[in-house]
Amino acid sequence: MSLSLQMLGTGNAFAKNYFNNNGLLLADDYTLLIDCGITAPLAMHTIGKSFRDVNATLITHIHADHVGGLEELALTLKHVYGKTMKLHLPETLVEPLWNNTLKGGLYQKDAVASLTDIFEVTPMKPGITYKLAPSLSLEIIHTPHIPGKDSYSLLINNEIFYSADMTFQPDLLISLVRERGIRMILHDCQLGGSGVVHTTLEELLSLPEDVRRLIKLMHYSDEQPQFVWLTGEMEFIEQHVIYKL
Ligand SMILES: O=c1ccn([C@@H]2O[C@@H]3COP(=O)(O)O[C@H]3[C@H]2O)c(=O)[nH]1
Ligand SMILES: [Zn+2]
Ligand SMILES: [Zn+2]
Repeated sequence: MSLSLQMLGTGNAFAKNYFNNNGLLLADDYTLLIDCGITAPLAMHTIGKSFRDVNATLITHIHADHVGGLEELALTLKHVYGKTMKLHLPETLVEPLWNNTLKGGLYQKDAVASLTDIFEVTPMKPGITYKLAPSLSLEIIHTPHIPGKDSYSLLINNEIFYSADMTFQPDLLISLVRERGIRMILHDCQLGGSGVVHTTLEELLSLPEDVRRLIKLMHYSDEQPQFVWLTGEMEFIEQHVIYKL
């Protein structure tokens, strides 16, 4: 069994030197796209891949750096290749993703009037393990981000935590490591300022050593090069590099 991660981008919502924090999870011959932001179509083109190479897409929450590329993805697949993308998403996001984000671009009278008319939708619930492929299972965990906006982190194969955008949740991270035996944490990281809607580097550095050493940093700003030596045991993951998980 082989599990790898290739980030299409590792930047935050406003980064210009990095694409949006979206990832390709490669489980043997199965590919899951985790989030599809504004820059995802260009990032796929840059690494020489097509959305046709993706078996399914999963959405963590509704911000443009995580869903802004879905209109192009759906229209290209449908009108150029005659295909439909499988879309896995938390059940609470199905209605707002259509009504608040995609309807404007994708609605077509008598043809496309809902998310299920243009995607093959699987609504997900927290606490349930979904088998997406022989070597890939996923659980979603509701994690705080913006008041009133649902956001969900991921537990991959019951051993890797992939954070959505989230505020600092030390108790969750510690219990994932010490009680659930998680062996890797991929975490969003705000490099400066206070963590109003994201987790800051300073907060992650305050975690105990046994948790810190499992953390890889993503969703960072263009200031990242100035912070390379300031992250302790935690390393930045880089976009487009394929990491064996
Ligand atoms: O109360 C708020 C709401 C939003 N924002 C910014 O908007 C961005 C939206 O995408 P993001 O979730 O990756 O990051 C968010 C932040 O950079 C913020 O700083 N404070
Ligand atoms: Zn984001
Ligand atoms: Zn966000």
